[in-house]
Amino acid sequence: MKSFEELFAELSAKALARPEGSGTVAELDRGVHFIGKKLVEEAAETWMAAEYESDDACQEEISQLIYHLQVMMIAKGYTLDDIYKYL
Ligand SMILES: N=c1c2ncn([C@@H]3O[C@H](COP(=O)(O)OP(=O)(O)OP(=O)(O)O)[C@@H](O)[C@H]3O)c2ncn1[C@@H]1O[C@H](COP(=O)(O)O)[C@@H](O)[C@H]1O
Repeated sequence: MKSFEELFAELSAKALARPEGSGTVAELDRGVHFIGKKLVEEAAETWMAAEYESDDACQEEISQLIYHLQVMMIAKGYTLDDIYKYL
């Protein structure tokens, strides 16, 4: 289990180190257009899970949405503070 901040730190480190086999590196290499489609897909899956599936399923979809959101933040070169300043 990890927090939002811990996941962001892990993904940022992977983006720099580019370890073999990292799905994050592969997704970053595919670019903002691809990541945007993953975001929309996970958002839709979250919505459907919230309406029709179990709490566990919905919680998992939300975690995947957060993951792809963070990959988009990294692809754009944003820090956590760049986002937090609007909250
Ligand atoms: N939390 C996640 C995470 N959530 C979702 N995903 C990715 O998002 C996809 C979403 O799952 P789905 O079942 O919806 O995918 P799908 O559409 O059926 O499958 P795909 O064809 O899109 O792969 C997964 O296949 C993963 O590729 C994640 N990939 C990685 N992480 C974490 O990110 C960290 C870095 O991972 P790596 O870069 O792979 O080392 C690790 O701590 C991982 O646990």
